[in-house]
Amino acid sequence: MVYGEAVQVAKAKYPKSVTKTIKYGTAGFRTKADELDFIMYRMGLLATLRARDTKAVIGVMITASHNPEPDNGVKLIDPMGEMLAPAWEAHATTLANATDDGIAEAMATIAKEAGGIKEDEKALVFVGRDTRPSSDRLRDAVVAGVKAAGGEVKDFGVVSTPILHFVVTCHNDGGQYGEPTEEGYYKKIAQAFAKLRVSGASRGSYEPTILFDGANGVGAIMMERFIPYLGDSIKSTMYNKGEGVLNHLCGADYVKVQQKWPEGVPQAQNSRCVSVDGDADRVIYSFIDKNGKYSMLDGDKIATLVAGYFQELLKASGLTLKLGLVQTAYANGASTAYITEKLGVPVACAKTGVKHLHHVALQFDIGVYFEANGHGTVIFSKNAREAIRNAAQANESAQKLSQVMDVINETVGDAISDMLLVETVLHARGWSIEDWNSAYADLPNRQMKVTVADRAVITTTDAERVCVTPAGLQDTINSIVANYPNGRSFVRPSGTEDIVRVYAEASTQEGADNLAIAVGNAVYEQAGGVGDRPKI
Ligand SMILES: CC(=O)N[C@H]1[C@@H](OP(=O)(O)O)O[C@H](CO)[C@@H](O)[C@@H]1O
Ligand SMILES: [Mg+2]
Repeated sequence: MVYGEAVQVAKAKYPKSVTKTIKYGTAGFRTKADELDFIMYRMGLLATLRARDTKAVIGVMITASHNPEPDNGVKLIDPMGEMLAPAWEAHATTLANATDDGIAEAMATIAKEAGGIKEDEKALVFVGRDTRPSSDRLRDAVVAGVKAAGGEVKDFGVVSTPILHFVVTCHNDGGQYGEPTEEGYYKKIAQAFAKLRVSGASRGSYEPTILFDGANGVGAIMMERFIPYLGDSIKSTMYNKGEGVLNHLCGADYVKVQQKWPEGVPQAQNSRCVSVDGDADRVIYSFIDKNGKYSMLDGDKIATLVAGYFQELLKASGLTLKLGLVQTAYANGASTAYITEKLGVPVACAKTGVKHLHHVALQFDIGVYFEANGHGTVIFSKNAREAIRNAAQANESAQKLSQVMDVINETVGDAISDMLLVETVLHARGWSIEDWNSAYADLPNRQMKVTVADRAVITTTDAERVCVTPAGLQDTINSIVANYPNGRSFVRPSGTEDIVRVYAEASTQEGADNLAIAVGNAVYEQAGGVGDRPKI
């Protein structure tokens, strides 16, 4: 039987242990680690089919990112570092939900639907994993899947998500984007970064010193390996290197959602702290000013800083390239107003999940995209890349643009590369973090989770800003929002957790909190809330 071995190994070593239907969501499959072995095995099978389909290397990253340590997950990486194509997300869901005996048939159907994938064609899969204790065992399951489908594996061990995207891309484009190794990644980015500060690392109010909050995860390991390549260009003191629990009271998600200084990092005044998440694809800055006031600078602050800098370099270089910023509904209203009204850069809104932002960013020559939670990057069209490289020969601003382009990991949001991009802009401007923060003031905001019996009853439109079902809920939200100056609120089902998310912003924190509670209660009442009523 075709793919018969896939069935045998599944039954013997990776039998299906969960009967409920599971879906490849915003960030692949993600749940408790002890429910994932059979899914990992099947994703090994699927990655092999996808590698044959694309005749390219496919990546499999084992991580649950910012989620708690007992969780885990898996995301597949397409040939040019993109997230898995939508049609294949559906295939992933089909294969994950098949019975053990149904695996061969599911694989044959996928192969047929993909236009005929030959069973004996070569396939190579790159595998990476985060630092979770379960990741090692789950890697074995992925490897078993690839082997059972007749493919081969290259195991990159413990690496960040962005490094795995980078090596997949570099391998598939024959090394044009860089050398397809972890070292190749450090070398490329560090060289470009150092060039941008050859005339000295300090400048104006900018000092090249940071406190690095590694979230007790892979980001800390990557940064420690990166530091020797960076030399004197930046001085990074490392905290939360793995001595504590992953993502617990520290890291990018904690700092962003709780709006608190990470534990484990000394509260030094006027020092900037850089927090990354559990797989190092998100970054958040924070600092405590001389009066002891805490401020957090998120993905919106990063996006506006970067877009403003690109706009300046484009003007100075005389290049006429279309620059744009892509945000989601979670972007702070003050950031959108600042970038459109003050900087005059066009802004587009996409659905939550970087794959959606990435897709919308493709409409620009230079597309800056960031989620408020600090996940994002900048992508350049082929036209933009060539125009910048050509102009760089004779024009200083274009040369800078070209070097900045090499600091960026275009293949995916990347905490460490994004941090170096921020540091580059701050350095160029001679800004302290306080200068950066004062560009605009965030509107006070609040996020809340509401538990309902079935979150699928909530559907949305207009990049998730308007709720379509249950009927009447949007009218209720509108009438609540009308009571709050500068009020804005929306609700959507999470793609990664079994909850509904509520977002609210208003001119005061009290207003934002009350708005979130009122809208949360409306969701609870009209969308089948269960358990305790929502509270902050
Ligand atoms: C409000 C929020 O931060 N949502 C996160 C979260 O998605 P949800 O679908 O909201 O659960 O996880 C995604 C994957 O990491 C990330 O892309 C997204 O921004
Ligand atoms: Mg992450």
